[in-house]
Amino acid sequence: MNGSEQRAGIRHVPLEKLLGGISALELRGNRELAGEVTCVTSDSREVIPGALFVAVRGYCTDGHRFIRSAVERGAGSVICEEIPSGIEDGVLFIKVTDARIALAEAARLYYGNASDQLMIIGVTGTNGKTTTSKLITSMLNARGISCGYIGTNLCTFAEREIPLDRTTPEAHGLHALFRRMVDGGCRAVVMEVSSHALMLKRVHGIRFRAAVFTNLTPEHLDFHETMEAYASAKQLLFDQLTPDGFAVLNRDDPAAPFMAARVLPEKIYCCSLSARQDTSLACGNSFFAEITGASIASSRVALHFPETVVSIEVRLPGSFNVMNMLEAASVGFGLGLDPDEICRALSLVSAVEGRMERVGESCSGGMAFVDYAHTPDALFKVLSTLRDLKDEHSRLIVVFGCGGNRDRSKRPEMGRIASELADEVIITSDNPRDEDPEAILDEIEQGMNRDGRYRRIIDRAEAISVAVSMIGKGDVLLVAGKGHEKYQEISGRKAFFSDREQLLTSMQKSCEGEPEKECER
Ligand SMILES: CC(=O)N[C@H]1[C@@H](OP(=O)(O)OP(=O)(O)OC[C@H]2O[C@@H](n3ccc(=O)[nH]c3=O)[C@H](O)[C@@H]2O)O[C@H](CO)[C@@H](O)[C@@H]1O[C@H](C)C(=O)N[C@@H](C)C(=O)N[C@H](CCC(=O)O)C(=O)O
Ligand SMILES: Nc1ncnc2c1ncn2[C@@H]1O[C@H](COP(=O)(O)OP(=O)(O)OP(=O)(O)O)[C@@H](O)[C@H]1O
Ligand SMILES: N[C@H](CCC[C@H](N)C(=O)O)C(=O)O
Ligand SMILES: [Mg+2]
Repeated sequence: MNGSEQRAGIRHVPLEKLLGGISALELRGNRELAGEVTCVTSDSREVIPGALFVAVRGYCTDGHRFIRSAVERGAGSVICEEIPSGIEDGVLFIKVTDARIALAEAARLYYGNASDQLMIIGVTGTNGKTTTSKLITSMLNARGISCGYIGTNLCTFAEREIPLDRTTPEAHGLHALFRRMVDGGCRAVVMEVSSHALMLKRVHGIRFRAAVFTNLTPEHLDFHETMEAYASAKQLLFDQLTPDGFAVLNRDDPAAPFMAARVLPEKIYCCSLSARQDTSLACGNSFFAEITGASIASSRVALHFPETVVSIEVRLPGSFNVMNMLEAASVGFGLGLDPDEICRALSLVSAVEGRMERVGESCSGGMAFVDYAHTPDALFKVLSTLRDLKDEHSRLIVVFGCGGNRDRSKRPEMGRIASELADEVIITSDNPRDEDPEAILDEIEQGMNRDGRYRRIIDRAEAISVAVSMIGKGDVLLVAGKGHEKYQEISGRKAFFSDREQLLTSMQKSCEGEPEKECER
């Protein structure tokens, strides 16, 4: 949430009230003058008169450098780890050991402990957070529990949609959203909790009624450096359960026992796609999904709850989506919902934007999907699913790239996976951000089979258009990596771009412009 959104409903909270919850080492300045707080933020650009500015030492810069500017903009109080010299009277400085923790504590109090009035469900894992979170949100809303959602670039509640910059916002943005949700009548919220958020204490102090672990595979190693550190970040979520809280784990993932290490066995709900009972993990409750049929549109599944089995059609393709659904069902069970009701609600969900989303009709009789696979594991899962479920004699075509300013180790891996699983590969730009797009493609190419069939087309729109022209009868085209995104970021500038729209335009052109026979193979 940005400054102007915060201003839309300015709250005035006595500073004294916030001071009660912050572990201060030292206070310097005039406590009376600081008066009422009008906003809590760690970004000097969001400061309004009366704000409490929290100076955070970051990875790119140090928030202490912006204290003067925050004060010039009217900040009445400043939380910092080091009190600067030479800044005028009238400001109260609050020295703390950890400014990120203080930010979370101050924000929680400023927004009137809204987080305590919500049942909060957190979902972490490398892939599947958005899908699983949206399934849980839909299930709870369908059961009459007004439930908000906070996740990849979007917050929704009570018919409202608020765009977000991050998957998990900074603490002050998060608590502001909780307040709005409570005021809007929400009783629950499902939120994606990224490993960055856990490391950077964005969710410090929040208590989760349920915490879900989807899976762990290489990602964000530019930030965490090792898989051990990445896993440890995710594990932190499971220390933040409410006394009646429970953990839902993908038992088929080798990291599940690590996530469960500090959770009491009776609070562990294990989900598996296999009937085999693995004894390496003590589970309070076990859930098993038996896939009885699968097509490119859906899977037929028998969901085994602790005492009942319910048959359900999962209208999202791929066994990984069956696991997402099973985890959502386990959350519902833990919250006391009836298995039949859970399955009825979940079977109504037929699409999650940008996730295995089928787009338009190809005039040649093939089909196209947009998917947000931007990690090696996601690309592997999606391509394997489409490969297994497509017509045996047809081809699988993939268009993808890798984001700039992100984990570079993903690039050759994704190149290898695409060239092993797809019949035709076009590598192109994702969001190059500040990197040279050609250099990103060079790194993807390093993992690819050079004898295989692939093209390199730097312009994503052109890559999609060429891919569409390659679709023949029964062929399947996957455009991967950007899913729901409505922009492409090149050289630090974001311009409108939608894989879905680009596909529709290319398909329409290819159908209109080409003589019938050229659409046939
Ligand atoms: C690694 C990471 O997540 N960094 C985020 C983090 O940076 P940081 O704490 O190191 O802060 P910094 O940029 O060094 O700045 C230090 C402090 O100075 C402040 N500042 C800075 C400039 C200024 O003019 N005034 C000012 O007060 C900043 O607000 C900050 O408090 O806090 C910044 C302020 O909120 C974010 O912009 C920044 O996100 C970067 C840009 C980012 O891209 N993050 C991504 C990777 C991210 O968070 N992704 C996760 C996971 C996605 C997923 O897998 O789903 C997410 O949750 O979205
Ligand atoms: N359970 C899963 N296991 C592996 N891959 C998955 C799973 N669920 C979804 N995917 C793949 O990962 C992609 C991203 O899915 P989703 O957006 O649900 O994950 P996410 O964890 O929210 O991602 P992000 O970290 O970007 O927020 C999907 O488009 C699909 O390709
Ligand atoms: N949550 C991921 C999203 C990546 C999406 C992909 N399109 C890219 O830009 O790399 C990240 O911020 O790393
Ligand atoms: Mg997400």
